[in-house]
Amino acid sequence: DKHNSAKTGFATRAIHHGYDPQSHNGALNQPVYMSSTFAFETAEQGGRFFAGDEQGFIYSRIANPTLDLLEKRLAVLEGGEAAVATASGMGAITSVFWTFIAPGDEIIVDRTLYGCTFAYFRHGLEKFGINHTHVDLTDPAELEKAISDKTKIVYFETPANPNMRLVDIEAISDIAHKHGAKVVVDNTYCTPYLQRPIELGADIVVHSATKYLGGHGDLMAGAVIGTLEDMTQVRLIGLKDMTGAVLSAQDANLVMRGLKTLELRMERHCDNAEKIADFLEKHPKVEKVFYPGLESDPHHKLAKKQMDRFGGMIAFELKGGIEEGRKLMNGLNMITRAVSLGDAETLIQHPASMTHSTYTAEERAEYQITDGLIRLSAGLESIDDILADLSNALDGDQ
Ligand SMILES: CSC/C=C(/NCc1c(COP(=O)(O)O)cnc(C)c1O)C(=O)O
Repeated sequence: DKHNSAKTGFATRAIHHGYDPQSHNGALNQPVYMSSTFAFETAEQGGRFFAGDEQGFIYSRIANPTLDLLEKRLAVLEGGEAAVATASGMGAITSVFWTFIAPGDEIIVDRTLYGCTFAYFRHGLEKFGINHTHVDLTDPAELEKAISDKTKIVYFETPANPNMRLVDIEAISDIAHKHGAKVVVDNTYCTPYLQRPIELGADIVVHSATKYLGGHGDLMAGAVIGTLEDMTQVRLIGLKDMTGAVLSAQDANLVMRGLKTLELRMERHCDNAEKIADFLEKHPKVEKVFYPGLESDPHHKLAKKQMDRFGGMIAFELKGGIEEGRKLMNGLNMITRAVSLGDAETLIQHPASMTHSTYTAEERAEYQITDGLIRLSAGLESIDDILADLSNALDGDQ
């Protein structure tokens, strides 16, 4: 069932897991270790730490006590064995690929990806002789046709940024594992409060913690969650040597502050998004709304199966396309024209010219990112104010 071990007591673990104030002078909040390096008791101990014969902190590009606590919490919330915190979501994604991928390897990625993730595969990994194939992973039969024993990683976001397509994590994982491929899922849109890919068969989860996990638009961060074995490699190869994408102790502390209210915030993000999606679907100027919580959404059935609620992200198109879309965005007063998502503030943006402008027009057409698509991140404001702002921008005389 959906409310399994990694979900029950979610808020309690997000707040308390892995920390005892009595081990830190009674401090209720964990200390922030603003220290780049750590002193060894003896030269021999330093050697043992480096050799891995004894566990201990060496240098913050490898591990740090504040990040260690954040990583323990992220792992327990996602139902993984271990986690690695990074400086950004792209730091998390690239640390994974640079760890597990070599020239000649093949990877299969979904047709809709966040713009910079798309650019990393298309214009980054291609330069190093790593072939990636875009497959419509919303249809598991397509993966069955495309996968081979040379496929090392199958990668996707669900719901996909920005067009809200859903991928069946369990079905895709079953097929990928038959061919020995690792399944890597970007769980940024849902967070573990709404969806836990590892419990559905995925091997690795990545996050832009810049978004819902931090939740207040005041930091950049990323995270990788998986088995201890895989995460040790991501830490010692991908993070330490290949990317250096190290998260600061201060920002790790802010992510942990975000985690304390993650349950509360996701409930409100979902409450607001459901009402906004319903409002938009009923509005005469709206052509189409993409939100897995709508019965009319093609992915509604799968959403009910693998998501606990339907999230805070909405995509929609107006009749009259992007011209009307621009008028709507420019007619808003409180809702903010900005990229990123998962903030307390409701944000609105135009993927084709902003977050997904890394795609050419042909690629956007092929990968189902229409020019008229508008993306909205439902914030935590009073829903009446959000709906009034949208209604005025849609109907008011600008
Ligand atoms: C310049 S566009 C602003 C960023 C946006 N997205 C980020 C993102 C990342 C990368 O995460 P960072 O490296 O922390 O930004 C990874 N995975 C997903 C599903 C994401 O949405 C955005 O507005 O869609």
